[in-house]
Amino acid sequence: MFLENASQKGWIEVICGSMFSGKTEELIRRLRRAQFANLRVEIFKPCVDTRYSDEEVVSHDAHAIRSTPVESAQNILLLTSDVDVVGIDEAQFFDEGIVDVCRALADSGVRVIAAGLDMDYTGKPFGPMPALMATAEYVTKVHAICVRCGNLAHHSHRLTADEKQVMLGAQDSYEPICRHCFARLRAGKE
Ligand SMILES: Nc1ncnc2c1ncn2[C@@H]1O[C@H](COP(=O)(O)OP(=O)(O)O)[C@@H](O)[C@H]1O
Ligand SMILES: Cc1cn([C@H]2C[C@H](O)[C@@H](COP(=O)(O)O)O2)c(=O)[nH]c1=O
Ligand SMILES: [Zn+2]
Repeated sequence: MFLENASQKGWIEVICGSMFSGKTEELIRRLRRAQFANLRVEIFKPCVDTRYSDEEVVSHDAHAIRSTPVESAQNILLLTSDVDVVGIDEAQFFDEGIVDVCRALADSGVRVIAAGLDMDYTGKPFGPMPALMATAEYVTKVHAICVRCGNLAHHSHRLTADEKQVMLGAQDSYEPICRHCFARLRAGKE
């Protein structure tokens, strides 16, 4: 529960989890509530994320909200001179500078809501997400449903042989799976 209009302003919220866990839906839900409260809201995503749209943040369930694609974290500071709330999607793709940018915004009274993958397909922490989570006041971890067994999923299993950390995709190339299915795959049992 977050107050849309708290008296002491400025903090960081992080929404993390695997793919298909509802990070973008939750981000959009919080940002829409801020818009209903007539707050000035700006939304950013890294310009590498062209998966569903260039200019919008879009969930796997086709919920969408207008956004500004930016090259680097520093661009966010240049575009947020007069805002109350900043939303950031796909935060894992930003450089480490995103942590200082979020901190500077929150220190200056802005509510920052950042959503991103906490782990890559190998199970390693993804980009600036660990530092962002450590810096945030509020961290929400959301879960998908394991497509193999129905448990709660917190891994994003890659279905292709590509070994680069960054590879855009959706159901075509990733599936959400639970700890136990992930371990079985790692052990080569499936
Ligand atoms: N295995 C799954 N578990 C949960 N949701 C799923 C699954 N596969 C598809 N979805 C869909 O993904 C939606 C969440 O999408 P989204 O918010 O974009 O997630 P994220 O940003 O975490 O990848 C769900 O509401 C649901 O419609
Ligand atoms: C696990 C993993 C994912 N990606 C990419 C795939 C998608 O384009 C995004 C995640 O989007 P979502 O909103 O969380 O569904 O990240 C990647 O590049 N590398 C990975 O290891
Ligand atoms: Zn499972």
